[in-house]
Amino acid sequence: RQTGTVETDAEKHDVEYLTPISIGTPPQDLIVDFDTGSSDLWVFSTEMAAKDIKGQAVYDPNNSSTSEKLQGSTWQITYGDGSSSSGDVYLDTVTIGNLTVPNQAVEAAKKVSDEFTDDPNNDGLLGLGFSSINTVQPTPQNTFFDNVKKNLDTPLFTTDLKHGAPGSYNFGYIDPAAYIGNISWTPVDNSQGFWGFTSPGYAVGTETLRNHSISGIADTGTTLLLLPKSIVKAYYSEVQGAQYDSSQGGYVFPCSPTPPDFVFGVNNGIVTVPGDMVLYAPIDSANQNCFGGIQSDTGIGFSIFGDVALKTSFVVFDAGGLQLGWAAK
Ligand SMILES: CSC[C@H](NC(=O)[C@H](Cc1ccccc1)NC(=O)N1CCOCC1)C(=O)N[C@@H](CC1CCCCC1)[C@@H](O)C(=O)OC(C)C
Repeated sequence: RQTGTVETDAEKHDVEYLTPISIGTPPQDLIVDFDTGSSDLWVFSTEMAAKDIKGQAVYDPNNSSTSEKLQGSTWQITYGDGSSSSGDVYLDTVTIGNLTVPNQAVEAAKKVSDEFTDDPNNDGLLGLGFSSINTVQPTPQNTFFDNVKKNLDTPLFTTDLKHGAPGSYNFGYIDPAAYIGNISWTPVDNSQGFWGFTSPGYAVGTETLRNHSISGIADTGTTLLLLPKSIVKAYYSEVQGAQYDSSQGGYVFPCSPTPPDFVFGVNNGIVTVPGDMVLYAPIDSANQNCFGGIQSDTGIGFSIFGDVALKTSFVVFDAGGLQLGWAAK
């Protein structure tokens, strides 16, 4: 049985976390976004029009002696932010850290939306959601994690995303040195293919936890912490000068003083998002006003505990026990 670890790098303002993978023989190195909010492993490829590639590394199945076209299979995906991509499918060897899956479905892009073309550092996505929402037709394919988990000491992976510093994804083990205190466990609802859970409540600053169920997903592919409008309004009502700025598409507020912490419950534990993490990014060159790291989940249908929430914690995505574990670090 095996375990594995791979380092992930935060981009500016931690807008996304990018992680190296290798595909094919000889290995082709790409850097992709590990996304627990989706379940397709797709990459920029030599099958795309040259105009749609601006700096990204591409997968060339013809340059891999182990690639095998999955005849008749196609994929098409649209993400929450409206970005999209599509193409066809190869089986090939995929290696992450020291873990290798010989016949992983690698979805080669033929088309990508402008958001991907305009993101030069991101060569694709590696879905870590449940395989039930993989978009390959006619036969949905397994994620890397689903394929590798039988070889792991235990069928789980952990995230240790950091603010402006390299973090890590570990597979098959919980590193006791990576967190402090106890891990708070909560059951996962994977009926929609996501790592869904329900938080029992929240608090602003040092107040006591308010009972208010928040149903959402743990999503490494979403930058911010997206919560119900009522909670977002309650939070920003305690931030001096905060206001909803429609031109920015969210709440903005003066970058100082530091806003209050945001706390959410996980079973009988709590997770604290420090106020300085809610200061997501300045919106002006004078760094006077900042865009909030907590915004509304209106229109999505559930809340999203994205990178702003995840980077405060060490999180265990346990497929064996179908549970999420959150710990301070
Ligand atoms: C309401 S959900 C929005 C979410 N997207 C995001 O959170 C994007 C991620 C991104 C980063 C860098 C460059 C391009 C895009 N960030 C974003 O919308 N930001 C606007 C606000 O300021 C912070 C950055 C999203 O669509 N997440 C995708 C993965 C994502 C990865 C990066 C490329 C685009 C797709 C996925 O997790 C998803 O669809 O989740 C579903 C369940 C909502």
